[in-house]
Amino acid sequence: MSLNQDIAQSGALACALPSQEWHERMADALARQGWGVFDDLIPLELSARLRQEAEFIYTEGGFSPAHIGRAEDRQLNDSVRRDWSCWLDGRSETQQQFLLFLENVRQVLNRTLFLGLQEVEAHYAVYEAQAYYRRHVDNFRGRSPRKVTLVHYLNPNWLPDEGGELGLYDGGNGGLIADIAPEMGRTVIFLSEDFPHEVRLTHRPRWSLACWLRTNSSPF
Ligand SMILES: O=C(O)CCC(=O)C(=O)O
Ligand SMILES: [Fe+2]
Repeated sequence: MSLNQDIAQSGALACALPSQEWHERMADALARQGWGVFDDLIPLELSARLRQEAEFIYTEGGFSPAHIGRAEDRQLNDSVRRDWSCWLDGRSETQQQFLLFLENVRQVLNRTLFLGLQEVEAHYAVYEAQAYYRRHVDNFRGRSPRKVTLVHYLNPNWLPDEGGELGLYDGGNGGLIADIAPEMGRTVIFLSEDFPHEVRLTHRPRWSLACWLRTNSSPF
């Protein structure tokens, strides 16, 4: 991504980015089991600024109801998902730092796992109380170039009775693999096509960043 290359060259980053060691632990988890959860991959200060920015943009009306499906057959469907989102475009230094983090992850995964990832995309998401996202796979009817999903959570002191967990399932036998609470600073990563997942009903507003590392867009 040329945007990230520009940022890297400008040296304008105030916040330390995760070390090479962390990137490799992530690649290792993906190679061994296809998914992983990391609690201190991203500096808390950056997570706090992301949360602050997300709330600000939301208050200003910058979020839209999330869509399902490909561009040509998008539908808003309350019975499947109820979250609001806003794509990152690098408009602030906070976003630039996060996009640079994703770019580093992209490069490490290409080097270590040869995934051929060419692009990153990320959006803020908020699930208001009583929202959820039913079980799904992150591809659009098998035509998606999304290969790796990364979710970063922005909710301090999440309590067990507040719901909102990410339920991760085995794509083969359908069994539950993990229930992951959306705790501040936590990062989940998994191979997009291999793990059906859902966001369980949340009882408290649930803030996050949902991101995908993709191969090139395919016309087929
Ligand atoms: O927020 C999460 O835990 C997962 C979100 C998700 O599955 C998606 O946006 O596709
Ligand atoms: Fe998803």
